[in-house]
Amino acid sequence: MPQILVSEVGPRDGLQSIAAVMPTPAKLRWIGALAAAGLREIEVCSFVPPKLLPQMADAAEVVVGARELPGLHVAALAPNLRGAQAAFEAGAAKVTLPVSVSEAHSLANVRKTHGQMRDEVAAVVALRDARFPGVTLEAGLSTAFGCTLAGRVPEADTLRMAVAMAQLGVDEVGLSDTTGYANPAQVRRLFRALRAELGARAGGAHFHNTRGQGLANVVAALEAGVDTFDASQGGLGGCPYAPGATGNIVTEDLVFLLESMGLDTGIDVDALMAARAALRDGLPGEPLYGHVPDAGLPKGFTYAREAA
Ligand SMILES: CC(=O)SCCNC(=O)CCNC(=O)[C@H](O)C(C)(C)COP(=O)(O)OP(=O)(O)OC[C@H]1O[C@@H](n2cnc3c(N)ncnc32)[C@H](O)[C@@H]1OP(=O)(O)O
Ligand SMILES: CC(=O)CC(=O)O
Repeated sequence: MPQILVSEVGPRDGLQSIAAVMPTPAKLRWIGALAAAGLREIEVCSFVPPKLLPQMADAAEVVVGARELPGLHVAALAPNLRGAQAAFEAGAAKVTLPVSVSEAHSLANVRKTHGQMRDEVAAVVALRDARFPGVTLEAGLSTAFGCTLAGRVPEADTLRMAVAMAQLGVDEVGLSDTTGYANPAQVRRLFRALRAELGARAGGAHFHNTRGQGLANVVAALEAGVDTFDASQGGLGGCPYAPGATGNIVTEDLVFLLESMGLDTGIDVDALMAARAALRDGLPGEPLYGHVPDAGLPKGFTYAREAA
């Protein structure tokens, strides 16, 4: 039975996009409930200056707490060498480096040109290789499908950046639709090209649902062979440095889509609702999105693992 990895990014992408600060114990309760629902990988935080994103000031504590959850692959985002070192030292199993294909977004997001960001990635790879060899490094290519600052992003630019990152020694290169510009035809084409160029180093898909194309883009990525998808509980999310960025595809809806298509996620939707309650308790008043949470599972729904 085909298996798909749903990688939950709500505690990072979701919380970075809102002003309220979720207290550390509430974050850990939510992350625990997500893991109990079957999420095997969770991006629990980012290692960024607390002055910029106060929501992430407790990043190290959150990684340490999440590592207590048996079997969970604890992931974190780091925008630079300093952040990556802190993530490695806290014990993250995977670190994602946000590398923008659009240089305008790179300057807005990490305050670096492409050349400076390449140097930063090289330094992170060198540190990982020297002192933290077990950690997986992903370059997540932001604005891979288009950018609200630069407009159209040529597909050749995305592929060139992907190859450059693989050559620098990251383990995976994923493609992110930061501001909801992607369409299914483009997604199918770009992921096929990425997989042809990078083979096993071609990573997963990270879609925002800004223009309602998120789940259609998932189906197109599946057709291109992608088996790892980021998603955010309640559809929270959005880059604070990309104008017009809004939430990620909703974890609850993604799991329903995949399971209905006979693809095993290992995730239980009822248990996801308990995690949603933990999120709501930690962030009272924050609107949460999702069709499946509103409508419920259809009568007679079966998980791929039960149908097999
Ligand atoms: C598409 C997405 O959703 S990506 C995720 C969302 N975006 C982000 O999280 C933004 C990430 N960007 C950033 O954090 C910043 O732009 C940086 C850190 C990468 C670069 O900013 P710069 O101002 O150029 O950093 P610089 O190296 O000059 O350091 C500025 C200050 O931050 C501190 N700092 C730098 N990096 C870090 C870090 N990773 N963690 C904590 N503090 C840090 C420095 O020590 C310095 O502190 P000081 O003012 O007290 O001396
Ligand atoms: C790091 C991310 O959150 C990816 C993106 O949306 O560009």
